[in-house]
Amino acid sequence: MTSPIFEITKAATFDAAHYLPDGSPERGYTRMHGHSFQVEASVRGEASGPVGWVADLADLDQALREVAGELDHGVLNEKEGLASPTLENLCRYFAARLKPRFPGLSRIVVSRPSIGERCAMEVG
Ligand SMILES: Nc1nc2c(c(=O)[nH]1)N=C([C@H](O)[C@H](O)COP(=O)(O)OP(=O)(O)OP(=O)(O)O)CN2
Ligand SMILES: [Zn+2]
Repeated sequence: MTSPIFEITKAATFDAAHYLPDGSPERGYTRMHGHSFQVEASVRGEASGPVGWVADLADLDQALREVAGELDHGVLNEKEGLASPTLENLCRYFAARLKPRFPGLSRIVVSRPSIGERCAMEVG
């Protein structure tokens, strides 16, 4: 039997302000405002090594918290690559920072649970 492929996921949260400079002024997108965010990072692979895991979730947790911590209680627009801080671009931001550390990174999900919004990005 071929070795099964697993997908492990870790979540973190952060709160930040943003505005969408090219968004709809009528909908308030161009005004500075804030959200609470959740980010989930998933890593796919075989369970291997003496312990039998894809990767240590503690390592994924530490890396995810580091990146989320850079954004927490800040203005997203000030970060490189987030001049237009949509959920989509936040997914790209996390993927770019985590892929070098976790080659098996398979998915990033960034959501705003309080308003029922979620964006998933499949990482190649
Ligand atoms: N595809 C996307 N569409 C929108 C995004 C996005 O990231 N990707 N982002 C926004 C704005 O950030 C907007 O502030 C999102 O919040 P919204 O849906 O407007 O809800 P509110 O925070 O304003 O809360 P309400 O109670 O609904 O007013 C828009 N679109
Ligand atoms: Zn917003």
